[in-house]
Amino acid sequence: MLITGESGAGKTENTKKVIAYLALVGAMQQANEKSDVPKKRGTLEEQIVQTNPVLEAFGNAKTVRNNNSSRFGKFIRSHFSASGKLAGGDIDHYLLEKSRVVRQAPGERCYHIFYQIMSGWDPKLRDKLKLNNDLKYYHFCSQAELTIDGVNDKEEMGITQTAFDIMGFDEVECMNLYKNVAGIMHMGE
Ligand SMILES: Nc1ncnc2c1ncn2[C@@H]1O[C@H](COP(=O)(O)OP(=O)(O)OP(=O)(O)O)[C@@H](O)[C@H]1O
Repeated sequence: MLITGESGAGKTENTKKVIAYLALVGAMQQANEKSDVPKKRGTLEEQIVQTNPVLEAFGNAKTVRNNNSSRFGKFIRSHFSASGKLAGGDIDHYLLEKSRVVRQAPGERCYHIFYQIMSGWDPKLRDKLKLNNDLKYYHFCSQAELTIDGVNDKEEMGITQTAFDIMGFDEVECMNLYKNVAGIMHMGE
């Protein structure tokens, strides 16, 4: 399936529906099979669906045209066995808008993850990353909008962290990613 269109057309939302559908259909083929998946980590279908919050946190941003605009392209492959059982998946990404990391136009934001980390969802996270509490202190992510109408960055951070958990990222792996984000914010100063 090729999902294409101008910004705001609905590519991201409808891609999510396609993936959720394929995961559901793939899961039906294995409903009676026993799962040996550890508790915190989700099933394969859950993991595939949960790639979205993570990709959106790191690759989507508010633009003047779309509050959740994907700033990269992706090629998603779902693998099925001969019996129709979902067997895996992979995602290629390309053309991430890197300039947004250091500069935002009026009415826009940097990538969601910066604001999620600063949201105070985990009260100790900012301390661990040596970040102060004031987003405005960090030039790289405070040149234009700081919030999005109708979006709670604290809640979104919870959704991102849950997605990492379901996909099987451990605490150290998550912290390493957050450290990279914080490192960029520190570099801007
Ligand atoms: N199927 C849908 N049902 C309801 N609302 C939708 C649907 N598709 C899109 N929208 C609305 O349109 C907005 C923009 O959609 P979406 O983010 O999917 O666009 P896009 O084509 O991926 O844009 P971009 O290229 O900027 O990433 C969504 O936030 C949502 O409000």
